[in-house]
Amino acid sequence: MALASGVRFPARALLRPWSLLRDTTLGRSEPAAGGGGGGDGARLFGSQRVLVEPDAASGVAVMKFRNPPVNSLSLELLTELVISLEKVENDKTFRGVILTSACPRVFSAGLDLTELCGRNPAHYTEYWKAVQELWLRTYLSSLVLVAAINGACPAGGCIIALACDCRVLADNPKYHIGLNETLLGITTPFWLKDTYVNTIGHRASEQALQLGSLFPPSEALQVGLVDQVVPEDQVLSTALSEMARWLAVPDHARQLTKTMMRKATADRLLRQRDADIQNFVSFICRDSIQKSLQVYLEKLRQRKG
Ligand SMILES: CCCC/C=C/CC(=O)SCCNC(=O)CCNC(=O)[C@H](O)C(C)(C)COP(=O)(O)OP(=O)(O)OC[C@H]1O[C@@H](n2cnc3c(N)ncnc32)[C@H](O)[C@@H]1OP(=O)(O)O
Repeated sequence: MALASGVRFPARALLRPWSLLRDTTLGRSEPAAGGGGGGDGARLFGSQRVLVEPDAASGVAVMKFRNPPVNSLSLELLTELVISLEKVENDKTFRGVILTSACPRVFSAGLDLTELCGRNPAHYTEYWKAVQELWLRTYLSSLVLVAAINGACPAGGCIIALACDCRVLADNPKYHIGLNETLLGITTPFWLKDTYVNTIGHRASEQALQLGSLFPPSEALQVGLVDQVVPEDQVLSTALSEMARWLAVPDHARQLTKTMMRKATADRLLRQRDADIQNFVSFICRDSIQKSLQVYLEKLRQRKG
C-alpha cells in the first residue's frame, strides 16, 4: 500500500488493506457530504483493534486502542492504527485526533514482545517497518494529535504519546510513563532517542534512557514528559479542552510550524530507513538479545497483580 511516508505494508495489508478494517458504521450507511467519516457524528468507523469515534461538528475524532489485555503493539494493531490515522487524515472533516485506550488501566504496554521473540528475520523486517511507519505517520501528522493517557504508558506506549502534540496523563501512581528499553536489555533507536531529547532535553534523556526510568505522573509532569496531570475521570475532557486550544490556531500556520520543528528529526530516519531496519534485525536476532527478551517476557507472565 502506498503511504505518505513511503513504507511498504505487510503482504496481507497490501493485498486487501481495508480487509484489516471492520466497518463499524452505526446509524448511517453513506458518508456525509464533503467528508468520508463524519456527518452528524453518529457514524463510527474503525477496526477490530482501533475504535474511531468521529465528531464532525468539532472536527475531532477520538481513536481508542482496543487490543486487550494491554494494547501491546502487535503487527495487526500497528497496521490498523496507521490505516485509521490515514483514513481520518484524508477526510477533510477532521482537524484533530485524540489517542486513548479502550483497555482499563493501560494506555499501551509498548511493542508486542511476542513479535520480537523467536521469529525470523523476514518477520522482524516487516514488524520494524510497521513501527517506523506508525511513528512517521503520527510524528508528521498534519492533524493536531492529543494523547489522553488513561493508563500505564511504558516504552512503545510512550513513543506514541511523544509523537503527539500534547499529552494529558491520568493522576494514578500506577500509570508510569517512559522509555524503559534498557531494562529489557535492548536500546532505543536513534530516532526515538531524538524524540525524547526534543521533549525533555538532553541531560534528562541521557539519565532516563540509560536508567530505563518509568515516571509516575507527578515526576512525568515535572520532567516535561506530559503537559497535564488530571484526575482519571477528567482525562478525556481535558484532552478535548487542550484540543480546542490547539484548533483555535489557523491550520496552515500551525502545520508549517509543526513541520519546521519536527522535520529534521523525521528526516534523519527517512534518510536511512533501510539501514535502520537492518540494524534492528541484526540486533534483535542476536542470541543474547533473544535471551534477555525471553527472560523479561517470562518474568512478566509470572508476575501477577
Ligand atoms: C532495538 C530495539 C528497540 C525496541 C524498542 C522497544 C520498545 C518497547 O516497547 S519494548 C516493550 C516494553 N514494554 C514493557 O516493558 C511493558 C511490559 N508490561 C508491563 O509492564 C505491564 O504488563 C503493564 C504495566 C503494561 C500492565 O500491567 P498489568 O498488571 O495490567 O498486566 P500484566 O499482568 O503485566 O500483563 C497482562 C498480559 O499481557 C502480557 N504483556 C504485557 N506487556 C506485554 C508486551 N509488551 N508484549 C507482549 N505481552 C505483554 C503479560 O505477559 C500478560 O500475559 P499473560 O496473561 O499471558 O501472563
